[in-house]
Amino acid sequence: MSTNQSPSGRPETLSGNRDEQLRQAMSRTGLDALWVSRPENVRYLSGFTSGDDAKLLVVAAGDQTGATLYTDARYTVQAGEESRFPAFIARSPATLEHAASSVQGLRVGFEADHLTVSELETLRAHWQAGGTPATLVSTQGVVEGLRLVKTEEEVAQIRAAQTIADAAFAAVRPGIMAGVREDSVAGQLEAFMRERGAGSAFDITVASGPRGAMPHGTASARVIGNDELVTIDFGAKVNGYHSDMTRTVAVGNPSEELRRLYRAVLEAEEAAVQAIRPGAKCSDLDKLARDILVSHGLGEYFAHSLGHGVGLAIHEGPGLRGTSKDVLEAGMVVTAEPGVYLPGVGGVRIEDLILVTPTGHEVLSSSPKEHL
Ligand SMILES: CSCC[C@H](N)C(=O)N1CCC[C@H]1C(=O)O
Repeated sequence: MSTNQSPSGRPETLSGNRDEQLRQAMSRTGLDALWVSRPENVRYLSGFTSGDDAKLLVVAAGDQTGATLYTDARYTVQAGEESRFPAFIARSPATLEHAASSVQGLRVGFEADHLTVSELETLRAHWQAGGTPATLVSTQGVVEGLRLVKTEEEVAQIRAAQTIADAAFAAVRPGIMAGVREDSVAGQLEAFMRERGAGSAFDITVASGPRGAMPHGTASARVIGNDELVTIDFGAKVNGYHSDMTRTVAVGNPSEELRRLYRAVLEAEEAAVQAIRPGAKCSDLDKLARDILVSHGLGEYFAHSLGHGVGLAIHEGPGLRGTSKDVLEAGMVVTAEPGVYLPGVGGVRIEDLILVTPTGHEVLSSSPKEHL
């Protein structure tokens, strides 16, 4: 085990806007320290890009304030290059033994949604056994709350990802026709994005014909037929930041029933996008889109929420759903993606990626929508 020295020019201790916001969030939650185990949160706070194999201990009170990245020897060089904080290179339980001295007597938060029961038991065994035990506090959303509003740099990454996704769609759309396999379409989109330095944000949905009734219809070997709708949901990933967009396209001349579904979803989607602005309640936005689909007799087929925030995770806050308490703020990046799914018939989803601006919104996705 070893400790990386922080390269000169990079702060070893908590400083700067993001760190100050974290300090305030921890203080509001009554925490002296936070054990960060969600990969995206480790990355967000430290800059280390392999958060799956790392933890971060942030100490904001007591005489040892600062942060330490814990990762193993596979990442010694990478941690030195990427992390804003010094890295302690070891594996558990040596990492926990090292951290134990920093957390004595402190109230230490752990991320309840990103720690297994056995990991919690291990924390207890190492930090609560000695003479000055730490108090372990279950937390939710401490760092996620900071990630809701994006910085200009984060928006630039998401924008870059969406630009690549739009270019991919433009390149691949002419080849979406009867006789082509769904997984061929997905493969072409992915290859295009990789060629431009981006990853695929998630398993690409290409759902044709009756498979359109599956909201997460990952591309299959099915051959696209004539007079079908095809739903394509995909995104690019640039420096950890995602984009997300769905288009439903017509191959040949789909039936009037399918066209009616399409027009209803388009109406709901456009209305929701237009209503996106700072101060808008996410639950109201969901209701706006849902009410339109209800008015077309399609409410029961809208099987999910209107949308979600997008950033280092493909699904993050704010949640655009009926039960959400979230209110939009400038700097949030969200999706609006109503859809209807009729088993045995097919489905339609249309999704844009939207930046909330101080005066309203900017639609980041620019791929054209069909008018059926
Ligand atoms: C597995 S990532 C899915 C991305 C997609 N755009 C999306 O967020 N959804 C598709 C169906 C509804 C919504 C979801 O909640 O997953």
